[in-house]
Amino acid sequence: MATANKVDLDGRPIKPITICMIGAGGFIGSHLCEKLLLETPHKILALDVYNDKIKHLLEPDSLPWVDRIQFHRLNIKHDSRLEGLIKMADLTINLAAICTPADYNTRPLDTIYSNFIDALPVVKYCSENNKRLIHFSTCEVYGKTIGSFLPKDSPLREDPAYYILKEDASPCIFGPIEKQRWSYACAKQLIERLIYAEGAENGLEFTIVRPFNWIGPRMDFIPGIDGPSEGVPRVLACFSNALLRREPLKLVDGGQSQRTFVYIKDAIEAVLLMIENPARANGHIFNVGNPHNEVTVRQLAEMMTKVYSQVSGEPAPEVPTVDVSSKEFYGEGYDDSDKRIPDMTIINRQLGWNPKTSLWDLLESTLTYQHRTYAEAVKKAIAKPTCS
Ligand SMILES: NC(=O)c1ccc[n+]([C@@H]2O[C@H](COP(=O)([O-])OP(=O)(O)OC[C@H]3O[C@@H](n4cnc5c(N)ncnc54)[C@H](O)[C@@H]3O)[C@@H](O)[C@H]2O)c1
Ligand SMILES: O=c1ccn([C@@H]2O[C@H](COP(=O)(O)OP(=O)(O)O[C@H]3OC[C@@H](O)[C@H](O)[C@H]3O)[C@@H](O)[C@H]2O)c(=O)[nH]1
Repeated sequence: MATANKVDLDGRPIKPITICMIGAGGFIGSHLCEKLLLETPHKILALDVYNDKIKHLLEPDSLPWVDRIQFHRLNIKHDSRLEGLIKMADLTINLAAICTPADYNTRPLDTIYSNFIDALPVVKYCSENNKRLIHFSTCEVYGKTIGSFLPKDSPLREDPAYYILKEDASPCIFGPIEKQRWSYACAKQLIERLIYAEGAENGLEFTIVRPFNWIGPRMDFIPGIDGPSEGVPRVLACFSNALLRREPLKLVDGGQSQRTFVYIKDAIEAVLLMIENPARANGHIFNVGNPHNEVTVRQLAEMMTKVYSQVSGEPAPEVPTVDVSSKEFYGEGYDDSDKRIPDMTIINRQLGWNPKTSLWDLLESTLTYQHRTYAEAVKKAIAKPTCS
């Protein structure tokens, strides 16, 4: 429930505001809506093409927050209601994007349009109407680390200066144009630059968020259950799908890439601090991740296999993983970020935020959710005879 007399980080009372949340029906949006409705007095204009992940917040009409959330089914590519909704709100949060790597090299045009062109009117309407904007970018804007270009045995690879990713210092290093994987990162980088320029030239009040692999319940879909059978979601859902079906987890190019994973509920705390502390968040770009939760993709597969076995009570499969080439898995033009450790100096200094949840604990709660939500449906789908 909304807490009365809540104050911001500087001791000032927090006034209830109206938030226009674009992409509210997605993974991050659904958690942000939940947090805002359960713990704050703010109102939400929730915009998306889909609302399955927030249905529990919209129905029935008897829910205590019924007058604090309004869902508008619309596609921001072509809907004249967008400007009016931004004008009705104090703050716009833009989460809408194509953001699954399987699309970047196979649907590069849709990826570029979604992450750059479709975001342009949102930035323009915020700037013209003096509305604050929190825009979701990505850790992918850093691309590859400087260290990845050093010889394999170089001692400099151990030096954090060559791999820690800092908002105000690290370069953005992408591969060649034919590696279309980078279409997403490049589009996100250009929209960041445009927002920054709107701030510098026209006084737009903005905050840019760079999520570092946020994971948790409701992320993406399980192919053939609540998404297309041939669809390729992000790694958490790919590995969950394999575990549910008792199939080997596929390791792309040996699973050597490294990632840091942060629990969605920790990350949402950071977003709430940005919403409620505009004076500390405006004009900043924030890394939001957990530098302590680093693993290779292979280690992630091993850990998820152990945790899932514990959660489901089923023994781990005899062949837990299988190697697959990136060309086979993603197709032509795939490339990868080698390592992603966020520097936390700016978010610590401005908002005092730190992630709390270990990788094991976040996998335990997430895989408990996956098992509860999908195990029966997957069993039924496997048992169904396939048409010849
Ligand atoms: N989850 C992460 O770890 C992560 C990492 C880096 C960046 N991000 C960024 O955060 C944002 C949200 O990510 P997510 O993980 O919640 O993804 P998601 O795909 O679950 O959510 C995106 C939502 O936007 C909606 N959307 C897309 N295009 C739209 C349009 N034209 N009109 C209306 N709605 C539209 C989709 O229907 C979807 O519900 C994205 O911008 C993504 O690039 C996420
Ligand atoms: O089944 C799989 C799926 C993925 N992988 C690997 O696992 C790693 C992580 O893959 P994800 O699908 O989660 O996506 P990435 O971490 O590469 O990018 C993501 O991070 C930042 C966000 O902007 C996006 O949500 C997405 O681009 C990659 O190295 C990928 O090749 C596998 O080895 N097997």
